[in-house]
Amino acid sequence: MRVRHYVGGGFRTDGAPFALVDPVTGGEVGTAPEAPRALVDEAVRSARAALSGEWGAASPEERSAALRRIADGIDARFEEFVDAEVRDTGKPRELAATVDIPRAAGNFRAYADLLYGRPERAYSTRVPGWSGGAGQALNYTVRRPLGVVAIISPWNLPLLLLTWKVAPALAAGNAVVAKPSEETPTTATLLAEVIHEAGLPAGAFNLVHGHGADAAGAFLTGHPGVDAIAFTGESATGAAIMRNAADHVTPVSFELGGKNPALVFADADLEAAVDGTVRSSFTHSGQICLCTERVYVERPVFDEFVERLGERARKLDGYGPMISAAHRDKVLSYYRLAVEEGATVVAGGGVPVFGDDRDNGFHVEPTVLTGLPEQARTVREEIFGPVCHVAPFDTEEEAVRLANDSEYGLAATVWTRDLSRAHRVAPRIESGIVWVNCWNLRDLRTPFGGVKASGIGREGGEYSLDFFSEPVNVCIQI
Ligand SMILES: NC(=O)c1ccc[n+]([C@@H]2O[C@H](COP(=O)([O-])OP(=O)(O)OC[C@H]3O[C@@H](n4cnc5c(N)ncnc54)[C@H](O)[C@@H]3O)[C@@H](O)[C@H]2O)c1
Ligand SMILES: O=C/C=C/C=C(\O)C(=O)O
Repeated sequence: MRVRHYVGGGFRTDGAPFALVDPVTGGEVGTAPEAPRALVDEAVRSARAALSGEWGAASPEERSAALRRIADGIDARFEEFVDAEVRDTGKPRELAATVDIPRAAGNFRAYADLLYGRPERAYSTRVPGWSGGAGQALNYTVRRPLGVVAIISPWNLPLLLLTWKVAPALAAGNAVVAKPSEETPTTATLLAEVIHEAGLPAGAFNLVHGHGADAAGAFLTGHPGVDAIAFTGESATGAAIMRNAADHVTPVSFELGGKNPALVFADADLEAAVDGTVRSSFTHSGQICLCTERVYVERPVFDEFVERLGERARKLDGYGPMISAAHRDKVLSYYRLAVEEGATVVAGGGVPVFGDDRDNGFHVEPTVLTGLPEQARTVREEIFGPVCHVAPFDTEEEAVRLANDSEYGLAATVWTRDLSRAHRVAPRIESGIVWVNCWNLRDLRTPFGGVKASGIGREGGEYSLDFFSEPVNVCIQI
């Protein structure tokens, strides 16, 4: 599988190759080309040209049909996409086959459908005091695409998160220049092949590979020809992108980092809360932005919850590695820091020994910690690995205060059988998403995104279509 750029309808390999590493074994599995500035500039110009050509003239029906062809193309090459995603990320095959790749096709179908259900508003206007009925008018709103949209995506759910932005951007009639993570470029290349085969006009979708700072990512987000930026990644990266785009006042949509809390009340179904927290803390080895890293448990059930969660963490197997040696080292540095800060390690805290080639990979043990103060760095900073810290609380007020005591606010889970409590507590949690007695149960029409350092704006349904288009109000005097 050759990783290639896709610019102006053609596949390219401009730029120096950089190595791709299999996170499971640590072995080199290929290379990808590092897009030079000139290629990023060519991609932006190709996108601009597409807007004044066939793609800019396409009707919503034609755009919707194109999105459906892309979804069908992903389905047709399903196994190839799964193989590529597993090779790039090291995630369990079952996860790529049931989440990442089906959701990618689903993202395109969701926005193909949403294009039709999109009402536009009109107002019959009568402004008093205008002579001879001159104050009578019809006001209606239409939406125009933003233009050339830069999309920058992360390595944890590479195809899911890339297509979660590409689908609505194309649905709204924009032309796209996408830059996937340098860690996981392969499924993005396959997507470009599918889009090419689906017959989208040249320049409607462009793909450039490479690194972020001082490289393809920065060339793109600082480009004067870019009309909007949709980014998913670390909060610090979001700040760097904002600085880089500030001179052009480029609108941004940011899905950033998190330090997500779980609240477990004493009346909860404890087994369900343990099961749910095993999923929410250890799925994809904690490398999902929605993962739980802080767990607060009402004191009467605290000891039992900690014992059960620790036992489940110790028994976990078949989990994948961290995406890279650098990320593995970052997570292990937090395991050491936790002990230095006084944590009790209930489970994990180190590196597993498999006795096979995985020992050359980037695995870390699923880890459960307790005993730290709320001000500990381990409790405040995003780790983005298979680790959570569990602490007790005594009252509902205290639980909400603990959950909200973070610079982040992306997602939270609440475990309780008391529905009145669920409806009281959930809206008070400072995050964009609150799951009650479940985790990561997704309806693509709902608003998705974070508050505070976790993001700017929302994705999903109308929210994405609103970001990727400009409303124009037309007032016709009658
Ligand atoms: N909120 C969400 O929906 C969500 C989803 C997934 C991941 N994340 C967050 O993403 C992070 C993990 O992903 P990551 O390590 O790929 O994030 P990252 O910020 O390191 O990189 C994300 C993307 O940005 C690019 N990039 C990096 N520096 C850049 C710069 N200066 N200018 C332009 N582009 C730049 C990278 O090449 C990559 O494509 C975690 O913090 C996680 O919480 C958030
Ligand atoms: O790692 C973050 C996961 C984000 C998931 C979504 O954006 C989604 O489910 O739409």
